[in-house]
Amino acid sequence: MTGLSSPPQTDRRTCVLVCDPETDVRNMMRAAFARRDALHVLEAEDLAAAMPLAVRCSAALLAAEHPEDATRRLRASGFAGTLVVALARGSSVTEAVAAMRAGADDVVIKPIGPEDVVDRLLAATPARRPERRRRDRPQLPRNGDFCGFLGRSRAMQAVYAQIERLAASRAPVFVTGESGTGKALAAAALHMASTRQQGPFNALNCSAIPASYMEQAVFGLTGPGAIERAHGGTLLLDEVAELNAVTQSKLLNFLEKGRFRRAGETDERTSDVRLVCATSRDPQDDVASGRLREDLFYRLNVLTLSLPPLRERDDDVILLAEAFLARFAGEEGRPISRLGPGAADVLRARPFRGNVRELQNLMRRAVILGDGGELGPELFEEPEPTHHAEAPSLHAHAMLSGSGHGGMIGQVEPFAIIERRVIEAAIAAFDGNIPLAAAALDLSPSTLYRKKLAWQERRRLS
Ligand SMILES: Nc1ncnc2c1ncn2[C@@H]1O[C@H](COP(=O)(O)OP(=O)(O)OP(=O)(O)O)[C@@H](O)[C@H]1O
Repeated sequence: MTGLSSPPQTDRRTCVLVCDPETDVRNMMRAAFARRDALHVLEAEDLAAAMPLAVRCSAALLAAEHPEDATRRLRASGFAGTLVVALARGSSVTEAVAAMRAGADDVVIKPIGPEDVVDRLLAATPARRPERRRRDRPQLPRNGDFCGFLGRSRAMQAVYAQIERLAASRAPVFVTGESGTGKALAAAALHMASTRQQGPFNALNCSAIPASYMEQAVFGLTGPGAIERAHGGTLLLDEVAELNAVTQSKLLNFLEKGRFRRAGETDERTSDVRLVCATSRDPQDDVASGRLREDLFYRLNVLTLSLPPLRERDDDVILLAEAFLARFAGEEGRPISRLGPGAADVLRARPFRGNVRELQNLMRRAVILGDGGELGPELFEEPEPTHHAEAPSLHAHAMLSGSGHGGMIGQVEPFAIIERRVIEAAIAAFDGNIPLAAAALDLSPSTLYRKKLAWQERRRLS
């Protein structure tokens, strides 16, 4: 859940993020910051909601069930400010060390002393007493930084203008674009540019929710679901076509009547929420394949926003590369200040199928691996494609009929086993960092999360 106490202008020095599932903790922290009249507080109740907001903040308090993983993911999403991680009561020193290794600047154990946490965050935050802003709506610059977006290409100028136009409406927005183009960021920008900016911003990655939990996650069971928690604000349903049939049907009903029931309840409830849906596939294909209900699609597809792939954004690739270089050099403490001769040309020539996420990961890697004060072109060259597997031969086909053991059928391994091995090796190679592993595999992180959940579910059922 996100509340914004003042317009989210470009000055990230004045914003601090409080991410905690407990409303009491968020309230307590907001009150503590208010007592000092210090900084604007953005709130998120989970990591999914926190990620798109983090780039707008200079400091964050993060409480999560898996602190090490959450810290890593927040850092991988581009958050470079001061980060204090709140660990659960009874956490071990090992967990504290793991969170610090993953990128936390400081660790506190719950229950936390709010004044102490404010002191720790303010100590490392550049703007302690920001000017109070007078405008009610954020000023939306045409160049450079727009609600967390970087880029001044014509294609992105059109996106900013479209966000401004759509922000004024309450109608649902359908955001499309390839993986890594900034769809989640666009949903947060739509919220921040709207009159709902004081209300919560909630994000749900539908592809990461187990099917048995979907209805409850969206509509609630004994407590509120995402729709209720986003009352007065905006709800992003990421990869909406992954919702199961029951949840799609309830969502359609909610859009038509404005009312819904929590799972297993008979009482109807209402929620004043603006829906933003996103997908990295062509929604028409999902409708054609029956994955996404056609009637629901037309209800959701009232307003549309399309994020261009990075290869269509002129020289934004260099602007973004330089911004990421500066951010990661600061974060990693590396004395690197610029791209070396020839590096920009190599970057321009790359296809960036993973778009901004891929560029972001590439720059972090280059900053870590680079020597000297500038990054040479060799750091950005695409690796030669490797051909591990021979094309299936007649012999291999013949072996398929042979008896197998250990998942093998003759000499041929089922694809699912190979796939799992490759994915697990990539996750291990990146020290458990799923966004980085996904970028290296040229897949979206949500695909990896979905596969991991499916493996867990299978193990649970076997
Ligand atoms: N124009 C931009 N300027 C700065 N950072 C950006 C921009 N676009 C995307 N990013 C960053 O790139 C990463 C990927 O963005 P985001 O998660 O919004 O993409 P997405 O399209 O929702 O991806 P997916 O479909 O895989 O979920 C995030 O860390 C985001 O902050």
